[in-house]
Amino acid sequence: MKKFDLAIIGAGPVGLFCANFAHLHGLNTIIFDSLAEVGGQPKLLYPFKEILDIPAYSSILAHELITKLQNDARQHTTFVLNHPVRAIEQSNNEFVIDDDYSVRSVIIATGTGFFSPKKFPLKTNEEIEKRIHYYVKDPQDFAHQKVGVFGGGDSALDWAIEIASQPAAKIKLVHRRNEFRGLESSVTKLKSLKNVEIKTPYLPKSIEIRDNQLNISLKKIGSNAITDEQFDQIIVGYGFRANNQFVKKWGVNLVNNQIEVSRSMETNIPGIYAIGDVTTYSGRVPLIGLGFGEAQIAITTIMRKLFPEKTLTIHSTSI
Ligand SMILES: Cc1cc2nc3c(=O)[nH]c(=O)nc-3n(C[C@H](O)[C@H](O)[C@H](O)COP(=O)(O)OP(=O)(O)OC[C@H]3O[C@@H](n4cnc5c(N)ncnc54)[C@H](O)[C@@H]3O)c2cc1C
Repeated sequence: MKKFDLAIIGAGPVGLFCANFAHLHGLNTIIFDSLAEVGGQPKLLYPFKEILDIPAYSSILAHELITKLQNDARQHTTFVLNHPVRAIEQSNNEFVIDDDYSVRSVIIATGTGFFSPKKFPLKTNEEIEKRIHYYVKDPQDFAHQKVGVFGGGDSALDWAIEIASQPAAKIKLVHRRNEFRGLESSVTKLKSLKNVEIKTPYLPKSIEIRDNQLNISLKKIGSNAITDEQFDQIIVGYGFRANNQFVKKWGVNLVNNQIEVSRSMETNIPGIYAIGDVTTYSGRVPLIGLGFGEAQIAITTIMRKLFPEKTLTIHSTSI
């Protein structure tokens, strides 16, 4: 059994900052995320948007904020990714997570739940799957490629814009309606780019590998016309499902699927805390900066409980 002072469940912006603050106070911390990528909503849903309300940054791109938080945290925190936490069992004064990790305190930072992408709705195989992406880790990976972007929301539009700025990239944006759900300014920008073609209203009907390319048959909605398009890779921006089912099993009190917390961010189970978008209390707003403050309250409370004999240093300038 691996032992830690603290487990943080969820490596979104709030969980990542919490790991850094826990380290400042000397807590040996492990952090879990259900995805292979850290960063939660900013990384998955709006990586290329500017955030204007993070304290001390007049503007920062969402993916840059996550990189900064992650770079700080990975120097001292144990990361377990691709691991949706399923079970938290209480055992004496400790908690056992998924039978493998024994921790003294738990902080739940699972946001709106663990994300899984809505899949491309066609029969595929392993070779095809390697060329289908559900989020963009690094736009440079798509330089010199013919890329299909499927979807009509903000993520699909943002990804198309970012990839279009890569050298020799050619984009086809395929959506089943003529109208897009994302920002009109993004649609206008895409229409102005020479290496972007917008194909609406089309639905993908079949996919196969032909001549080392993805060959996708597209059906024009409202007609029987089928056209074949060839891509090196495709990005599917059909959105994400957020699943909060495990939180319900952990025994914490919920109000409308969110965790009820005290002013010290503790749940009804002593030793289990919750911070960020997964929590609810009167007046709460879903903002990253607020989640950072909640992390500071939770860690300070944990330090006082785990080490009552220590004089707690509140300010980092004095640590
Ligand atoms: C389009 C959009 C724009 C926004 N713009 C702003 C803005 O400008 N400023 C601002 O402050 N806020 C903004 N927000 C809100 C902000 O993104 C959220 O408040 C913030 O992401 C909450 O952070 P979090 O860490 O609590 O949760 P999340 O970001 O939701 O991260 C939770 C993490 O927990 C993981 N997880 C969930 N369940 C499990 C499990 N069982 N086991 C392991 N891991 C799990 C998930 O995979 C995820 O990585 C915006 C949100 C959206 C959707």
